[in-house]
This record gives sequence, structure tokens and C-alpha cells, in this order.
Amino acid sequence: MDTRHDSFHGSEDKRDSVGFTDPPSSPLSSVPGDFESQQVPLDLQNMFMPGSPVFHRESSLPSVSSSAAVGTIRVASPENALFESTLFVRRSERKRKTPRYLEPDDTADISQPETPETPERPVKQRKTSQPRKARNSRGKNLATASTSHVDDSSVSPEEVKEPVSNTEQTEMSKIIKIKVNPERLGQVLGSIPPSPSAALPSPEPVPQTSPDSEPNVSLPASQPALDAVEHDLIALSLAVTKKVAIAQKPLPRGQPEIWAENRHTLCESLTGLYASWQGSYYGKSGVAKAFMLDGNGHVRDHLDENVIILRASGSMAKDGDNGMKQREDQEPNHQYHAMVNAITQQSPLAVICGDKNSQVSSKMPHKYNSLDWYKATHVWTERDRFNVIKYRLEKLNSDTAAWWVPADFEPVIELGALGSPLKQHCDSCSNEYDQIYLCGWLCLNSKCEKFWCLPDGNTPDAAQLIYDPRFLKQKTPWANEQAPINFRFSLYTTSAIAGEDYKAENLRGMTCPECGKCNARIKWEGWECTGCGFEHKPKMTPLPAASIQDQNYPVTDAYPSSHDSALPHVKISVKFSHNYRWITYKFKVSATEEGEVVHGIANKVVREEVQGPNEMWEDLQTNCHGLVRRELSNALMNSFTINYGMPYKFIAAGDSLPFTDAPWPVTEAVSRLNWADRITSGNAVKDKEKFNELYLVAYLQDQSMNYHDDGEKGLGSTVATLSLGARAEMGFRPKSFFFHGMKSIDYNRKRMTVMTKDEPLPEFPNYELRKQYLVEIRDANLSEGEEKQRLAEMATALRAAYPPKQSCTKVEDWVRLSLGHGDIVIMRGAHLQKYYEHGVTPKGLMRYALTCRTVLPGHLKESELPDYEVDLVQDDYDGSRIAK
Ligand SMILES: O=C(O)CCC(=O)C(=O)O
Repeated sequence: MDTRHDSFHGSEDKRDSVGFTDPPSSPLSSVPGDFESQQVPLDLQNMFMPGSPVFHRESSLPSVSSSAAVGTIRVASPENALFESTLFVRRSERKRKTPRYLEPDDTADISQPETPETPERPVKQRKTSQPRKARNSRGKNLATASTSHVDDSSVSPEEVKEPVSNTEQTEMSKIIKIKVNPERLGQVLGSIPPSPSAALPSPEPVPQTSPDSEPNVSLPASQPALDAVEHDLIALSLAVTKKVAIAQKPLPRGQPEIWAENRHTLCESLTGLYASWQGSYYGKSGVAKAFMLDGNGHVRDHLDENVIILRASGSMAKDGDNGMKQREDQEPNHQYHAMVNAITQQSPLAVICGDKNSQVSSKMPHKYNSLDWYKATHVWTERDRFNVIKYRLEKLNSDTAAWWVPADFEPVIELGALGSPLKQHCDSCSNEYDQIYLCGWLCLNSKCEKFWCLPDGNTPDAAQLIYDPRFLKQKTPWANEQAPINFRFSLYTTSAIAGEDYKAENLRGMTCPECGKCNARIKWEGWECTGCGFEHKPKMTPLPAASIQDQNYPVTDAYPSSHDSALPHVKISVKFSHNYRWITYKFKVSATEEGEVVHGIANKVVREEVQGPNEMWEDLQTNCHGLVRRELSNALMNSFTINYGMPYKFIAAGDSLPFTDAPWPVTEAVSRLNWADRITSGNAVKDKEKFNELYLVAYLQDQSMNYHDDGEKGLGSTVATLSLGARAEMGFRPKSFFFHGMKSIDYNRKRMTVMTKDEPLPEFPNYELRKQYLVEIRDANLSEGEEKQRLAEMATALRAAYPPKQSCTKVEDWVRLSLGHGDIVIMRGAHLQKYYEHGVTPKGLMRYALTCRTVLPGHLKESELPDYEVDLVQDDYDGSRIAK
């Protein structure tokens, strides 16, 4: 596979990349994250929130403890997946097949959300709550309901399983409809002054004749009546966390500021703000910057008009065909610390929402949509089979309307209307935490023996974890609540500063000022919006040849010095002619063949020759049109390219132009490279081996080309490049499977690492052992399966034979060239392309590579042949002007 496309170098904290979404893997690599590890005080390690008056206000309200989960019913998840959920069944339903609260017109159904995991008991030895018996954690027995609920009127009767012990449960339970009355609740909690018209209703549960839109909460018949506040807290929590199946979500009342059809365009357009090609989290310099919320997330994730609760990304692994599953405890890592930094520094986070997000209350209009800027307010650990790190985010400016709520949306409760959350100190570790769930206060210090324990020592049952609305809806004041930047970035206009137009930050994608769509810059000429057709094509100011001079690499009329390097076993020879220093690097490229890399280092005379590198450079900048970033493996190459002459197979058909349509530097380069091939190979080049194709690559700042080979079938064995503009590093190394003698294969639907059967070179690790194994395999006469098995054993033995700390996957460059303006590189040998690879990293603002190959007749199918004649470029160039 061609892997030559590399990226703008981003600077994402890369140590965590697993997220909820599963986008195509991006070929665009980033430099390693620049996170500096930070120590977080011990007492902050399990719930972090800033000290603010809000956090220290005492509340006189008791915790609400709930305990009586009974029975199991099967309901459809938002994505119609089936999962288990504990629910009560009302007494009057004993004979009904479908509980009433699952009927289509009932808008407040209760179900577990989407993560199809059966709750498991924590591994630690400790008391667990007793779902069937009313448990008293704070002297009260209260209702249990699942933590969130989904409107899913599509649930069919067959999807409903009868409770495990129907009689027992139905006799114990009754459904109570609890009326949500935020105003009264506000009065009770003292945060809203009583209005004369709002009389406190009776603390008795509201009878079942309440409107259908109010949530049902079921509780054991034997329980004493809940007090009014507790009813309302439960009802309020259920109302706030109510979920709707994606297919049934209404349209949002507004539109996002920016949107994207894929991650690629999103990340390229939001460089610096969000550039996580795969994960859900993006951080930079040790501070959290953004989240992408897509897919299911954690069972208790939440997203309303101003609050988001989400699980930290990471620690997930593929679970067969069922998506991702958490496989280990989450520990405070760089992401956790970056969130703590975002809290302490009051640094806002950008949030993007994908159309697979199941918490958001409306149908997302696009694949990815900007939500808003948020404050990170809390970081804590909870327990759900494994330790799970959770974050709470709050809209930065809660006075602005959320566009993502449905048109008829009325807030259940305003942010801050309930005052501050309850707080308590752990009597074991002394840490103070907010009460997050209505079942009661929990210690959130994962290192404490009372971690995830209610004050009575019990651990809560998953079904009891109903958010405490005082925690959910608390308001966190920040000194500055202004967004740092608009999601719609301003358009780049040509700069008067030399070179500015070529800088990576000015090449990012465009957030369309008309429709908000994120577009990558695909054309050299500028930006085009594929959403509404808006175009932005500022003229780039050409870089004069004089700007290429680099005093660290002085180039004069003398033969320039070399800045190349090679490993000791590489044979080096040097010649001087035509003002070039020709260095040849020769090395074994297979057991039987040698290959070579020739580097012609140009001096000032070459650079300044008529129609030479300087003139080519200046002409190409104004006259080379049609350069585009091509699509490769569902992504975009980062550099801009164009092909002339014979089509080059890895490029889609139709992407080549005849030499007659090329600017003069292109044919001049073909002619010069044929000349260089001739003079460095002793004039041995036959006509049919002459170059008939030129692939031009334009690199802007920070673009590069990953390690790859040019060994596509049907290409001649010589490849030559003329380098113009910025200096570049070019590395050559043996491919890993050849060097280490091991590769991964799929055999019988199993992934296994086997020893390769290629003859090793003496320079390779485990040379003697590999030779010995190859003889054994050759003489053993094994069946295919037996051979694969034996090769796998050999790979294991090879790995074990490496000295400690020596990598069995990495390979260093054998030859490293430092390519200057006007330099020529020639690679020779078919096995060089089969067993070796090369990669290029330019070091300046702008560089062209003009690479010639010989496309042999076998390379193209009839249908891939161009609709123009490909005449060989006249070999006019003879080097006579620079002869020396
Ligand atoms: O940028 C260069 O010098 C080399 C380009 C290259 O390797 C290629 O086009 O395959």
C-alpha cells in the first residue's frame, strides 16, 4: 500500500486516542504531543473542581437514597439494540404484557441507555446494595429508576420480557407519577423567591392522572411516602436526563456555527482548536481543548442545553461486533491532568457533536456540528465494573440560547436555580466531594477504602444512579465567560510579509463564511466550499530564488560540502562533474542484488544556469496550475501534486496531463534527469528506459512524505528527482519485515506474527538464527498450516533473541540525504524498491520535487491509458553550460 502521504504536523496530545467514534484511520500523522507531565495534588486526584463560593454553600436538604430495583425487562435502546434494564412493574399491570409506560404515546419511558453492558459487581469485597429490599442509607427508602430514559415508542411487546419474579415484584411496587414543578422546587430549595400564585402542593405523590409527559417513577408499595422535595428531585432528574431515540429526535431549533462532513475537513479547518483525527478528546500543551461527542458514550453520559457529562476517553477495546467495551480501570492520565488544567486556568473547551450522539435532544443536522464553548467544572472517578473517569462541562455563556434543542423546547430548570450541590467529607480519606447521584453521597477517591461507598457502607446499584439535579444544574461562575474565538475563523488574505502565504497555519481548511461548512484546502489556488460554492482564492506572493539561500548551508561556485550520512556498511564513492558533487551510496538490497542511491549536490553555478533551478523555481510558482491534494485511502494527501506524461498508477485515472500542457520547467526537468541518469550510469540508459512520466509534488510548510516505495508493478527500476526550494531530509531504510524478518499475517481468520522467508542480510538482527531457520523450513516439507505454525514459533524465538531494550520493529535510516535547491537524487535497482523505503521531510516554507519514472507498458490496463499521445521528452539537455 502506498503510504507516502503525510501531514501538516499538528500538536495534539496523542497519548490518548481511543474515542467513541470509529472514523477511518487518518494517514495524517501528528508530531508527538507536547504535554508536559504535571503533578496533581493527591487530594485532587478523584474529583476536581475549583474553589468558588458556589461550591461551599451549605444545603439543608437531605440526600435522597433509593434502593428498590425490581425485575428485569428488555427494551430497545436508541439504536434498537436490546439490553437489560431493571424496572418496577406497577401493581395494576400484573396481567398486562407490556407495561403501560412502554406504550407508544407515553413520552416518559424509562430504560437503560445504549451501552449494552450488563452491570457487574465491583471486584472489591464490600457490601452491595440490595435491589429487592428497601435499603435505608439515610433513614429513607426511596424510589429507584434507571439513570436515564428513552422515548422509544417503537418497542414491540415481544421485546418486553416479564420480570423475574413477577408476583413478588408487582405486589411490592407501584408507579407514581411525579409532577415536575421546578418553581416550587426552587422555592423549597430557597433559590427562587416564592411567588404569590405558587402554593406548595401536598407532599403526597401526584396521582396517576397526571399528564403523560411527566415521568413515571416506581417504588415499593410498602415504602413510606416520599416527601415532596424528594419526589421532585427524582422527577426533575428524570425530566432533565430524558433521552429520545436518534430516529425519533426532532429537528433542532437552530444551526451550528460550523459543520463538517468528515473528520478530515473538520480537523484541518479547526487546526489549533480541534485536531483529533480519531479520538474524542483533543488537548494541547497539557491543557484540554476540545471534545467530540459522537456514538454512545458511557451509560450515564448526559448532554442538555447547558450541561454535559461524559466519560474520559481511552481504556476501551473492541468487543467483537458490539462496538467498544471498557476493559480496564481508567487512571488519572495526561487527559485527566489536562482537564484539571482547563478547570484551574478557566480555559474554555470547544465541543463538537456528531450525528450518532444519543444524548443530544435533537437530530444533528450534519455529521459533525459545533455545539458551543464550555467550562470544564468537575473531574471525578466512579465505578461501573471498572473505574471510570468522568467530566462535567457547563456552557461557557449560559445566557445564550442553545441551538441544538428542539424548537418547542422549554427548560425544565434553569442553570443555578437549585443552588449549590450537597457536599460531604469522607470519614476515611477526608476528601470532600459533591453528591452526584440521588441515592446518596459517595466517596470518589479511588484510592480510598470507602471509594464508591454510600455513607452506610453499601455500594449503589447501577439502577439507583439518578443524577442529583443540584449537581447537574449547578452554575459555576468564571471570571471571563467570553468565547476565545469564533468557530468560523476569518478568511486568510494574502500577506505583505514574505513567505507568510506558505505557512501551515494559513493553509488550514476553510470554515465557510456563508454556510459554515468545513472544507479542506484541496486546490493550490485556494479554497472552495463544497456546501454552497463559496470560493476564496487570494493570490500567493511568489518566493524569489534569493529567499532559498540558507547561511547554514553555504553554496558557492566551488563544489558544495556534503551534509549526508550513511551507516558504515554502506559503500560510498564520489565523483565531481558539471558543478555537482555526485555521491553514490551502494548497499545490498537483497541477498543477490545491490542497489544504489546517487545524490548530485548542486553548486551556485548549477542553480544559476539559464533555465536552471532558480528560473524553474520562479516560473513554477506562477505557471504551474492544477496542483491538487489527491484522495488516497479515504483521506487527502497533504502535499499538492500533478502528473505529466504517462499516468502514474497510484493516481486516479484522468489525473495526468500531456507534456505539451506542462510549463517549461517540467519538460526541462525530464530532460535534465535523463541526462543525469545517463552520466551517472555510464551512458547505459536505453531509449525504452527513458523517463516518460513526471510527478510534481509541491510541499508547503510542515508538509512531508511518509516512508514509501516507488516499486509499483510495471515501473522501470530507476527513479530520479530534481529538488527545488527548501532543504529536505530524505531517508532510506530497509522495510521492517525484511530487516527484522517478521510480519503479521491473517491465516485461518487468525492474526499471527510469522518469520518471513526472505534471505536476510548479514547486517540484519538475528542473521545466523534466521539463516538456520530458513534451512529448517526449506527441508521440513510441512503442510501450509504446519509451516505457518512453525514460522510463528520462529518469530517468537527471534523476538526473544533480541538484546534487552532493542526494538524488534523499528528500523533506522541506512542513508540520510540533505537535499538542497537544484540537487538530484537517483535510485537504482528493482529490489531497492521491493525491500527498501524512503521518506522526505522538507525543512522550509516551500519545496517542489519533480520525480521521473519510466512507466512500462505493463503498468497500465487498456482502460487506464491516457487519451493523449505520450511523446518522449526531447533529450536536449547535455550539461554543456555547466561542464567543468
Ligand atoms: O520529495 C521528494 O524528494 C521525493 C518524492 C517521492 O518520493 C515520490 O514522489 O515518490
